[in-house]
Amino acid sequence: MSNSVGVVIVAAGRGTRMGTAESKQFLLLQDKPIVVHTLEIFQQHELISEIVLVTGEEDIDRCKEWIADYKLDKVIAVIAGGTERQHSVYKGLLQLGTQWVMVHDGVRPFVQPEQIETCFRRAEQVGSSVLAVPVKDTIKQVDGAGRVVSTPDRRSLWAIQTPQTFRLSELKVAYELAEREGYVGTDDASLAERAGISVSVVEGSYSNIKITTPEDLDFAEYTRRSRGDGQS
Ligand SMILES: Nc1ccn([C@@H]2O[C@H](COP(=O)(O)OP(=O)(O)OP(=O)(O)O)[C@@H](O)[C@H]2O)c(=O)n1
Ligand SMILES: C[C@](O)(CO)[C@H](O)COP(=O)(O)O
Repeated sequence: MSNSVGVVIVAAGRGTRMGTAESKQFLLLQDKPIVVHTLEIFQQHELISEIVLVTGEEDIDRCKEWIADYKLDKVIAVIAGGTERQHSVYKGLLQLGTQWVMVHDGVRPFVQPEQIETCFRRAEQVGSSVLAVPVKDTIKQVDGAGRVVSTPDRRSLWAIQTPQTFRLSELKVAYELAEREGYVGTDDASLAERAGISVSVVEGSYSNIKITTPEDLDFAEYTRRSRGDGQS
């Protein structure tokens, strides 16, 4: 238990922005489902002791088959998710018995082992951390009529990724607070922030994309091939 690290991989989304008949987390990247690529990265990481996979109820059986086929023996549970990402994460948290938790999107198959390590080490020092990259574009806040409201200073803007690392007990409290207050956030850190937890960013890489829209698949194929690890 001491400093043990569990991972919740969320893969229960519908992938509406991708628009494919098959959910994007199960699309093949070099003959292997995207979510399996993601699981393998954590399976092979020495810091990680337990993995929970959260997926669609109807996808549990095939996920269990892949877990057996690809020998992903750190996966302790495959469970059904909820309506929003947040609900899926919370269900996953309830399965873990570790001191720390990293929450990661099943559709981010390019996170690097060193980034997982750095993210965890920072959390160990300061309590919680998220991978992120400085934004490259100028960001504008725009109102419902399409008018620019403001241009925030780019130097303070980061695009937030996963994994996001927390003490498991603290993240559960943050999730329970959000549930009581009816707050739905798009990442785990936003719930932690509301619960008064200070979150640090750790600079990751622009290649740790979340596969979201069709053009991301081209980038994913290219990245997978150029890393020369297509055979694994
Ligand atoms: N109810 C949900 C919604 C999302 N996710 C997961 O959260 C991650 C990030 O979400 P996103 O990219 O938004 O995935 P989808 O919700 O599937 O996509 P979309 O919003 O386009 O429908 C994905 O791995 C997705 O499977 C989940 O486990 N449960
Ligand atoms: C958690 C996340 O991947 C951080 O960038 C992102 O917020 C998920 O958002 P989505 O709306 O579910 O894509």
